[in-house]
Amino acid sequence: MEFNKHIALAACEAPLRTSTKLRKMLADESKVPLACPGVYDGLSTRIALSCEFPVLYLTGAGISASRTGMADLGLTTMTEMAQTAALVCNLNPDVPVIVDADTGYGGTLNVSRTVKEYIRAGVAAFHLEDQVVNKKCGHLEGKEVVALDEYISRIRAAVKTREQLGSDIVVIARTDALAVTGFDDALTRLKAAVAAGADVAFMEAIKSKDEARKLCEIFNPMGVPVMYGMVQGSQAARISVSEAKQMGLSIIVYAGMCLAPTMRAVKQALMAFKENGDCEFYDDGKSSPKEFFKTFGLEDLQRFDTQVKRETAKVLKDSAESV
Ligand SMILES: C[C@](O)(C(=O)O)[C@H](CC(=O)O)C(=O)O
Repeated sequence: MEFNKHIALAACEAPLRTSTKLRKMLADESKVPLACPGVYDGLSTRIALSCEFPVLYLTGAGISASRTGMADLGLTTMTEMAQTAALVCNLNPDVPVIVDADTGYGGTLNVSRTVKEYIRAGVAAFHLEDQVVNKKCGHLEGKEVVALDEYISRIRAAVKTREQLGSDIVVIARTDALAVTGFDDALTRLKAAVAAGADVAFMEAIKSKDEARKLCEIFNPMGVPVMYGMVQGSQAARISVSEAKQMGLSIIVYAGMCLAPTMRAVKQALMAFKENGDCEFYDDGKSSPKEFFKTFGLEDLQRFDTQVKRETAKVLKDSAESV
């Protein structure tokens, strides 16, 4: 049978899903801990990609600040999160992105919908927590958590949805109970979440290295990777990447890695401009628009445009000659 050349598709090998890639990385002793800088939009993602980090973290706090202009108090919607996730994950579809899923944005049906949207967006992993609605940043005071059964129903809804969709997206169980009901209860919650099918354990806002070490001693023999959240200026125990390796941590996310310097640098530039009435050239004119856009795909985009124009001219010429 002869295929019409206009509809024949080039055979192409399916690329490895980023969730599968992340699972392989987590299983590879030489790759862990994965130190993941927090990004929150196209600009921060492009910059982090240009620095060649193998895995990125999409911070809910950052999306809250950049998309809603609000503090991290549970105001961001699932749609805003999933849209930002799709943008960030697709700027380089080879790089796994770990995404904040907060409380799952409602009951078990909402959790399920969130997971479906995240899978479609190309998310490699997400974390789901046990705070009440409205949640708040894990490093603020006055947090509240839901009862164990409600938390586990969120995790179960996520795991079941993943199974139904034949996806291997990584489910990270986060508990905020440490600051509310203490270490033992937080541990019970994480163990129950793992029993419900979660892949990774994440105890939020750990203040002592001993607690981080203890978690690794408990979960690592069970084959469960442990994630750690490091936020500059918070009370989280400051653990370097080499210490994390010794302890047995598998993932460290740095939620404020792009957010905090952006805030500082932009404010500084604005205040300097306000005072001097002249814009400063920080790097001797190296920041020309062309240089700037190079980080944002300028060359690839222009090459594509030129090729399409050339091919269009050829198609028109050939078709005119064949008439
Ligand atoms: C990890 C976190 O959920 C995030 O949104 O990135 C936040 C970080 C922050 O608010 O700085 C958190 O609750 O720790």
